[in-house]
Amino acid sequence: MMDSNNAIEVRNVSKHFKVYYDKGSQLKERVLFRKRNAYENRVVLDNISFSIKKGEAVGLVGKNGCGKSTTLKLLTKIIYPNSGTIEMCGRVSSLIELGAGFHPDMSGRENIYTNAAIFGLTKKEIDERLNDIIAFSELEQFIDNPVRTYSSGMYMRLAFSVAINVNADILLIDEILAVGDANFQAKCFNKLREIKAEGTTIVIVSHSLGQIEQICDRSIWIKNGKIQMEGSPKDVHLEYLDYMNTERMEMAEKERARQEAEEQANPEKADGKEAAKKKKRYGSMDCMFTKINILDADGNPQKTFRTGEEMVLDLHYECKKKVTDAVFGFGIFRSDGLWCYGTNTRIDHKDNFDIERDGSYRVDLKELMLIPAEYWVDVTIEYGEGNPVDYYKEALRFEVVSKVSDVGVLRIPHEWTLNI
Ligand SMILES: Nc1ncnc2c1ncn2[C@@H]1O[C@H](COP(=O)(O)OP(=O)(O)OP(=O)(O)O)[C@@H](O)[C@H]1O
Repeated sequence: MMDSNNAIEVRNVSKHFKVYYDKGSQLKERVLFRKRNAYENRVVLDNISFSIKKGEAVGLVGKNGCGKSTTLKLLTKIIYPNSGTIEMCGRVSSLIELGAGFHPDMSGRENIYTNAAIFGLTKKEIDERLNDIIAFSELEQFIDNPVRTYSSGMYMRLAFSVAINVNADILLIDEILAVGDANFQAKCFNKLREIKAEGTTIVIVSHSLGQIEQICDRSIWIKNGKIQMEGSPKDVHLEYLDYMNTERMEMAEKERARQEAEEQANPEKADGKEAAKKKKRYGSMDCMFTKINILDADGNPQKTFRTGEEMVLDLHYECKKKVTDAVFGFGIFRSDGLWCYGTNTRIDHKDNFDIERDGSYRVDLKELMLIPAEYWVDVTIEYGEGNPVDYYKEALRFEVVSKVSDVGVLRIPHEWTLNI
């Protein structure tokens, strides 16, 4: 039994698709490469459950291919789950596949009739709304032309106008607001707010988190076929962005490692790049960095930090020739080149020292108060008054993420006192 406050109840729904490998087009290929007839059973939704209250607006977020559109298609009953149940209460209108119900040879006007009829409107009801639909679409001049002559933006206008004028109780929208020009987008946006205020339940799939934040009461983040998190859009989106940032960093790291391996395997090809790299590293090289790392507070290599977390630079070097009056240093630069911080052992009044053998130094940044961005670290060994021994520019990279959306360079600890 459905809870009478709910418009949608999704219980233990799983959906998988058979994905066939390339079968080959010729009989010979099919016989020779039998294995190609094999398929993979791709689990897209893995036993998910959620409910949406009447009048609630919910956004579905997640990375490409995570199953957002599949969820909407299940709600529209274009496809069915392999297991689990979906219950909906009320008339459903959807904007899922742009103008999926349109016939290309029929005029805009004729398509309004057939499309609205699919949504369950009678001819009389459509007659009453026709003018509103046409007016909203701003397609008066073209309404009697076949829709195959429409641009994709015009198609979208017509589809949107029909979908929002059928008095649905539940409106399902897939990434539709991304289409159309800025003015029409703004108009659709306002219309959605109006529809929401009238009590329509709305489910939106969008990569535009800002749009979801403006319209929705709740976001559901789908990851690896499961609901990873649901809650207020801002909270969910910060966690989601955090995860996407970390994943992006890891992928960039992997790519760098792959490039390095390729350069080692093809030294000639790497020569040009090596020359470019050398420019980033200069000095007498009497003493050289060998192993350099960024660690977290537990001593594990880490590339992503939250504002205020502890970050450790762990720098090892080998000594080829004695360096007298040595100075160790580091600088932190934002990826757009802004110098955020720099210091060295001299500025910090450490006693003078010489380097005579291999060694290491660590810099423990107890509270990294940088605000979210990508950063580079220069690490340096110098002697005397700034003579480079191994000046290693952009030697390390890290990213800062945060749940707070303050702006600038640093988070300056502060407190508010309001006397109001
Ligand atoms: N009919 C189908 N047959 C086989 N696989 C499918 C089918 N429909 C979807 N899939 C697969 O299911 C997964 C989820 O697709 P879906 O379109 O729901 O993702 P999405 O979250 O909407 O992604 P995007 O953000 O890119 O729009 C994808 O891996 C897709 O390839």
